[in-house]
Amino acid sequence: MDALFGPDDAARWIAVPREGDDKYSRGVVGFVTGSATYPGAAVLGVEAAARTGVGMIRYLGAGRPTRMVLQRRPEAVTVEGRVQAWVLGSGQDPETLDDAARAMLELALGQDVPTVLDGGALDRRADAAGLVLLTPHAGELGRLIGVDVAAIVADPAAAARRAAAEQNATVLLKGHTTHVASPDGELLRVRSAPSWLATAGAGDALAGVVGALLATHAELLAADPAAIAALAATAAVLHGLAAERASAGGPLTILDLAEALPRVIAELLIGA
Ligand SMILES: NC(=O)C1=CN([C@@H]2O[C@H](COP(=O)(O)OP(=O)(O)OC[C@H]3O[C@@H](n4cnc5c(N)ncnc54)[C@H](OP(=O)(O)O)[C@@H]3O)[C@@H](O)[C@H]2O)[C@@H](O)CC1
Ligand SMILES: Nc1ncnc2c1ncn2[C@@H]1O[C@H](COP(=O)(O)OP(=O)(O)O)[C@@H](O)[C@H]1O
Repeated sequence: MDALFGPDDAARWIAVPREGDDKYSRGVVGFVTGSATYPGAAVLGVEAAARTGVGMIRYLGAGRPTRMVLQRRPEAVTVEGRVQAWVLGSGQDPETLDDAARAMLELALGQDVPTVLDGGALDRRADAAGLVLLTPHAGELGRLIGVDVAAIVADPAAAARRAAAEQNATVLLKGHTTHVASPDGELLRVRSAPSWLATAGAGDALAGVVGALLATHAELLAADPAAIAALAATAAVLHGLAAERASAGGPLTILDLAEALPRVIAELLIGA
């Protein structure tokens, strides 16, 4: 199957809190992202998850990114504990990662919860105990499957499908149009966001959006793991609509995109 996935589809994949909910029943997303080298990636992922809506965010990392995350989002909890989904690797270079973050990464990989592998954790699929979503851009996917980036750009759908089959994981290939491929060959396409979105940090925010969606659908994913593809595509839709709103035809910053997320989600729910 090869299908377009749009706002009407995305509206069905947003978990609306109910009267009986508390922060834990809504779901907790954990981040092991960012580093002394790229602390901003940690801030952007956490910010985007907070604006997508989730019961709680745990951030586990080195001192500098932790301080920056807390400065931007005092709601984040920086102690270990149970989570319903992980976001790993954005803004991390395995070569230079400090020991504390490395230990957190190993701890997270060992847990059987839905896990987003991004940036420096893209090659850790074999070590991940949970259901995995990989979120590469074309260059990263090229390195992962040993294919020239030009071939990926020429046929992103085929590349995403090949990677999903080889890695036995769902793959969200970023780009002008986003392609989400499942290991069984199913493909969802999310129409292009404004090209103003081609700016540093956009992918770090996308990882945060999808992390929040996975954590808030933990029970559903346990019953139906294949739903991870629709949740990944939903993240791309929300990210694209928020980019459109933040851009309004001109340039955008990633914090503007994150700020636009709550209204985008509210409007999708009202229209659903
Ligand atoms: N705020 C933050 O914290 C942010 C943190 N981020 C984090 O950074 C990490 C790495 O992510 P990434 O996408 O840069 O990785 P990657 O595919 O290895 O790219 C390297 C390739 O780019 C190329 N290149 C570089 N400069 C170029 C130029 N001027 N013009 C043209 N080409 C140029 C370079 O080519 P070369 O110079 O070698 O020819 C090389 O091939 C990742 O963890 C991510 O999360 C980012 O999300 C950004 C915001
Ligand atoms: N030309 C483009 N048009 C629309 N969206 C784009 C374009 N280029 C990149 N994007 C989107 O921007 C984001 C870039 O992610 P990524 O390359 O990982 O950035 P970073 O590593 O800087 O955070 C992805 O969501 C991708 O789909």
